[in-house]
Amino acid sequence: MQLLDGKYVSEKLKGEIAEEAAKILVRTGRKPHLVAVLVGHNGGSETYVASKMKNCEKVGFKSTLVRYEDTVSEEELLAKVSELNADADIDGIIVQLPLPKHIDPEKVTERIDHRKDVDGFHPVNLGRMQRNLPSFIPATPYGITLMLKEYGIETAGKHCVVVGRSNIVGSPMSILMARNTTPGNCTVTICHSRTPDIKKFTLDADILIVAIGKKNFITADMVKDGVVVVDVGMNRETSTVTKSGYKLFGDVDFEGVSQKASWITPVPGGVGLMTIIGLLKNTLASANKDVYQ
Ligand SMILES: Nc1nc(=O)c2c([nH]1)NC[C@@H]1CN(c3ccc(C(=O)N[C@@H](CCC(=O)O)C(=O)O)cc3)C=[N+]21
Repeated sequence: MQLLDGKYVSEKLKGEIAEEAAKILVRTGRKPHLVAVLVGHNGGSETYVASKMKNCEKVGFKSTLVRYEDTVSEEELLAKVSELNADADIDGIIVQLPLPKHIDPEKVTERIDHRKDVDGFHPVNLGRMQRNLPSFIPATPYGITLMLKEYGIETAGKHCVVVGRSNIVGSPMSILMARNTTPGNCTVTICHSRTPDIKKFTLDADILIVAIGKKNFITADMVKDGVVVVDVGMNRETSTVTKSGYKLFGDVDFEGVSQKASWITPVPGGVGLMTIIGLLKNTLASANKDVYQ
């Protein structure tokens, strides 16, 4: 088994991103600028946003955090997004999900100008991605493709099984793996909560991408020898041992599955770190006007 090492790849790509950001600063006199909007207090979201902000600073981007209490109205939040859309000094906008129940995430996602939608969640970006046109690619799937590319993982002609059909991971990931791109050109199967016998499909996977949100969902008996495993799971359990007060688990039983896999991502230290890279690359592309205009 060889590790798909998110720490190694993300540090390397951050170096490249920092060089590009420095060029933009010389050419335009300004840094790429990401604005993150965070609503409410949710331990997970707060740490992830903090990590995004910290990494922006590391690569020479400007970052701004806009915070609201979870009592903020949908109207006020939408008005803020419109204001950020109109601000010429802002290249990228993300509104951290999940949002409180009284706010419709679809409305917020569609309000973000698709030219600043560095999460790649806007229908315009999803549609353009599916048609292989320039677009912002959702950060986690984008990060996974960068990781596969970095390690030279062959994908053309392979059977890729995606477990999970969420808007932010499973669904866009399946599109990317089926596209005529590198990585891509896979035969893709999507499994989800209504798939009767998931094992039947996972056993045939050459590449297995798991984003279902259940600890130890994939066990060694469900995969074949030589499989490439990408674990998108982020399952938190409180822990008294770690200094953060929690421990992170993926969706894959790493101990067992790594015995059979040719390549596998660890959690933490895998896909999560690559998600940040996807976001930084999209923000850079926006500042560079690589995707739109
Ligand atoms: N609009 C929006 N965009 C997102 O991109 C978005 C979101 N909402 N909501 C929540 C998810 C989750 N997410 C992660 C980001 C970084 C790590 C990350 O850095 N993980 C590290 C450290 C994890 C830790 O120790 O807690 C790792 O896996 O090694 C994980 C998960 C972005 N998300």
